[in-house]
Amino acid sequence: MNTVNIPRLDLNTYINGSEEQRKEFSDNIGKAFNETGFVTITNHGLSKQLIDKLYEQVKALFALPEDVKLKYEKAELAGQRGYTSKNKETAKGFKTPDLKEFWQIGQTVSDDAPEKDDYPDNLIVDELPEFNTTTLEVYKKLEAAGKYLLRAIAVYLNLPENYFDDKVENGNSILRTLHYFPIENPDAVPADAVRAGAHEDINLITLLIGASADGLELLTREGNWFPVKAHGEDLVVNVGDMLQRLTNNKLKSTTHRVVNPPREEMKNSRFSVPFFLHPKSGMDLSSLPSTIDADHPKLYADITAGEYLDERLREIGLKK
Ligand SMILES: O=C(O)CCC(=O)C(=O)O
Ligand SMILES: [Fe+2]
Repeated sequence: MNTVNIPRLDLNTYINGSEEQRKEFSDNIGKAFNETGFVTITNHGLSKQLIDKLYEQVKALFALPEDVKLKYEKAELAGQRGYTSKNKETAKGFKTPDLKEFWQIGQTVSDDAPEKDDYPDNLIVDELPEFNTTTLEVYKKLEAAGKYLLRAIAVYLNLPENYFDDKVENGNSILRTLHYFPIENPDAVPADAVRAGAHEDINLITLLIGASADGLELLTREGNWFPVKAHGEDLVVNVGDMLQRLTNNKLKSTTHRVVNPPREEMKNSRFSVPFFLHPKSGMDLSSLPSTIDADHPKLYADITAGEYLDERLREIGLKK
C-alpha cells in the first residue's frame, strides 16, 4: 500500500490564525514536504473570478494562429519569456520532447530596484491586452502566497520565520501558462511522447493553479505513480530541487509527470498554470548546516541559484 500524504491546508490559518494554528500549519506542510513533497492549498488569495479570467485569456492566447505566436518566440530568451513552441522542451534524460507549448512571464521590478538589470522585459501580447494584465496580477498574487508558504517552511526548519523573505523579494520567479495541445492522430506521435515527461522542478517551490483536466501524477517512494487531484480552485504546491538542495533532502523534490489521456480524449486540450518560485540568482543553495550530520552526510556541492538554473536550463534544451 502506498503512503501518500497530500494534505489540504488553509493558508489563511497561517496568515491570520492563532499561534497554535500557525504552528499546526507549519508542522503539516513540513511533514508533507518531508514525506511526499506535495500539498494542496485553499484560501491562497486568488479569487475564482481571477482564475476563470486567467484560463479564458490563456485559452485565447494558444488559439492565436501559429505565425502570430511564433513572433513571440525569441531564441535569446531561452524560453524564459514569451512563447515556446511545440517540441522544444524535453524532460531531463528523455529524447522525445513533451507534447506541449507554453508562454512564460517573469519578474517585474521598479526602475530603481537593484535587480532591474537582472530581468529581461516581459513580451507583451499585442493581440490580447487582457492576457498581459491578468497574468501580471496572478503573478503578484502567487508570489505573495508563496512568501507565506516559505515562512511556514522556515519555521518548520527552525530558521527565522523571515529567512526566505529577502531572498525571494524581487526574485527570478516564472509564471508558466501551458497548453497540452490536441493530438488528432495518436498514431502519428512517437510512442514514448507524453504531455510532460517525469521530472523534478528546478525552483524552491511550485504553486500550480489546478489544471483544466486530470493527468498530473507523482512518483511515490515505493516507485508507483499516484494521481494528484486538486479540488476546484485549490493550488497544488510542491517542493523543487533548490529547496531539496538547501535542506540536504530533508524536503523532497518529488518526481512528477503529466500523462496522456485515453486515446479518445487525445483531441482535447489541457491547460495548466504553474508558478515556479525562484529566489534571486545570488542566493546560496549550500545545504543548511542543521540538515547535515553523521546520519545525513552532505549530498550536494555548494552552488548559487543562478548557476544552478543555468545548468538545468541547458539540460532541458531551453538554453544552448
Ligand atoms: O501541467 C501540470 O499539471 C504540471 C506541469 C509541470 O509539472 C511543470 O510544468 O513543471
Ligand atoms: Fe513540474
